[in-house]
Amino acid sequence: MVGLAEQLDFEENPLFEQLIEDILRDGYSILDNFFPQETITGLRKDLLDKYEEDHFKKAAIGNRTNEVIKTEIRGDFILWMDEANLNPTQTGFFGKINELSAYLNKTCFTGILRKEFHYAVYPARKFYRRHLDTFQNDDCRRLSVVCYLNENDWLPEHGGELVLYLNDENGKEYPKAVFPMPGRTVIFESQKIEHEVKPANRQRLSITGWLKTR
Ligand SMILES: O=C(O)CCC(=O)C(=O)O
Ligand SMILES: [Fe+2]
Repeated sequence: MVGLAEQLDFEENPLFEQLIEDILRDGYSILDNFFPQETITGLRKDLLDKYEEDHFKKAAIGNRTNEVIKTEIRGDFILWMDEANLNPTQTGFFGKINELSAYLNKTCFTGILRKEFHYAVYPARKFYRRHLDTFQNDDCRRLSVVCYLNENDWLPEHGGELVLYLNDENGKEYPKAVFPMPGRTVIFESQKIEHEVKPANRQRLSITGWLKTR
């Protein structure tokens, strides 16, 4: 008798299975070793080089075709990644993201066809007020992915936590703080989980993106 898993043409990936189980149960997953250490170090260096060279711009509210800058809502600087033009570290990052998307499509019929990612730098004391990652003219975002690229001496007392607003079994809202520890990856349902970024007392680095339908 051949099991169902063997009939499907894929190998079970324990890390992806963990992520799927978390998201189905809680709407989010926190993974501390999703990407290899050298990917994190390489991305951090690439981000800092580009930030130094002045390639970043002030992040806006809305999507790329409908932008307004409101620093009282968000104060970060971003640089969109160009998937047609990747260095080896970025290729490693997107390789894993593509592998995850294919796995989700195969096992959960998520229909992920597109993605968009940007680097983000929050200077000390900047924040992003509570929001949902969807826009009036773009409801295609399914999963939000945030991977922290902070320096290795980052401590929880430096702040900069991501706060996810969740509901308990009685429907009562409670905040869940996720500290931006280097290499930590948070994945959550873009259309369901409101969240905010609290100010840190030092520069906060990340790569953030969305897995999208259509
Ligand atoms: O950096 C984070 O922790 C979350 C960023 C975020 O919410 C966003 O860019 O939409
Ligand atoms: Fe967000």
